[in-house]
Amino acid sequence: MNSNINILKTEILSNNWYTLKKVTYEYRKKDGSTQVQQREAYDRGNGAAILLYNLQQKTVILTQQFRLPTYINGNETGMLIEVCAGLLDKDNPEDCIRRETEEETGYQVTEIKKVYEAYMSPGSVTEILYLFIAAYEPQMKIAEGGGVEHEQENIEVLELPFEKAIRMIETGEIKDAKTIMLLQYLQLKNIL
Ligand SMILES: Nc1nc2c(ncn2[C@@H]2O[C@H](COP(=O)(O)OP(=O)(O)O[C@H]3O[C@H](CO)[C@@H](O)[C@H](O)[C@@H]3O)[C@@H](O)[C@H]2O)c(=O)[nH]1
Ligand SMILES: [Mg+2]
Repeated sequence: MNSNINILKTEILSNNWYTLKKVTYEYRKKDGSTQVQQREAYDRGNGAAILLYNLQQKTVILTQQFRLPTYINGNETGMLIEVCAGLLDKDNPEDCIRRETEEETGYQVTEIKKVYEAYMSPGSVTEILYLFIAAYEPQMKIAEGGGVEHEQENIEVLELPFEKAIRMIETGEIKDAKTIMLLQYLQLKNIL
């Protein structure tokens, strides 16, 4: 709770796939005076993401898929390279990311480690993202991956040398924030 904020009204502007809210609230400034503010917030729940890495091969598993919002904002093909990720639904973050890892990459990982929690776009999107890493071995691949058919997911699984993935951040071939954060985490902690 924040005693300087008093929510006055919450309107639903759109409630189609996810929810867009308009919130009116009183904001008490440092000098004690108050002002009424309005802000919109897009609520699509929370999410989890994971970077799979292999210590012997020095490789990582990434995914590639069409992302409409990037397509309408300057990404010519709309294709985006990302770590495996998904929305939480009713799961806790760890169960969610295990399920997503299997669905999207086909790997069944054993130990996973949570490294960060991050608001990815705090001025407009409510989502908090739980970020994980996990070691993978070739024998952990139990399915094709690619995502869930009825959700119309068409996900390509990429296995890349870690050094190449790091270079792809520099060249702009990797432009997704959660992916950059997790690749740099491995680098920062000298894991690969
Ligand atoms: N029909 C329809 N389907 C949608 C819509 N929006 C999303 N979907 C579908 O809902 C599913 C969500 O898939 P997940 O794997 O659970 O989520 P994600 O989109 O990969 O989300 C991950 O990445 C996001 C972008 O970085 C993150 O914001 C999110 O937290 C998560 O990490 C996908 O099949 C997607 O196509 C929509 O407006 N209409
Ligand atoms: Mg996903």
